[in-house]
Amino acid sequence: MTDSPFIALDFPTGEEALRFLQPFEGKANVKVGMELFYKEGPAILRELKARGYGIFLDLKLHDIPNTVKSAMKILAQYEVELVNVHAAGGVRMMEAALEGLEEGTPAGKTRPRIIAVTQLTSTDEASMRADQLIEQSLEQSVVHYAKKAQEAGLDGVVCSVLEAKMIEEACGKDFLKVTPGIRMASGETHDQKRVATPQFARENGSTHIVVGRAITQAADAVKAHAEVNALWKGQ
Ligand SMILES: O=C(O)c1cc(=O)[nH]c(=O)n1[C@@H]1O[C@H](COP(=O)(O)O)[C@@H](O)[C@H]1O
Repeated sequence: MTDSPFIALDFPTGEEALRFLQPFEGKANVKVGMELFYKEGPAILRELKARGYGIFLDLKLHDIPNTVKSAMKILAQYEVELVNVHAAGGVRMMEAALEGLEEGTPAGKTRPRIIAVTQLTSTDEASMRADQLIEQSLEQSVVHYAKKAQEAGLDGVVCSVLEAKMIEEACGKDFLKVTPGIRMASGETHDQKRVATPQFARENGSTHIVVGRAITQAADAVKAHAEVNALWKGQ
């Protein structure tokens, strides 16, 4: 898979996000998360679409099936490429999310793809055990969630690069493995625990990468994006 990285637009306002994006001239994939969406609402999605960006709407839904279904029905109207839920919400919740998305997608339009967050990349095995009382290994937990997401009919998962190969073995090549926690070899890890470089992501079965601070906080974001993209695509 050679889609260019999703740049995580973790900015407090739409104005800042659009200013940051100006030099990209519509030629990038972006991720809109809670911060930007809660501030600007659907207007920011319309603006980004109009400028030509591919959008991953990352709101990580996690609630009872009925609520998630109704919310997904609304999100489907925004015609983004990708949306997500938390796999911890369970198979029935994930099925309901998919139903909502299918019902809400306007006639003649393509349904956004839907993926489930397995274990957040800010979680390591020790914190998973302490916080969630899971006795299996972190890899077992991630692969388990991936199988549940597949059982529910979802298109893939969010995981770290470190588990992408195992998920490929369990769920197949076409099942999406969208991997955040991407850092350049010398980069700071910040609050992330399971990190990897773009080239490792390419070699280890990721289908898409999500990159925030390594690009958004770089002195030259366009150059940083080009470097990440080249390593990701093996150029
Ligand atoms: O669903 C996500 O996008 C996500 C899942 C996950 O497990 N870890 C994770 O970091 N993310 C998102 O990916 C982005 C990573 O940002 P950076 O750490 O700055 O590259 C953030 O916007 C997170 O919200």
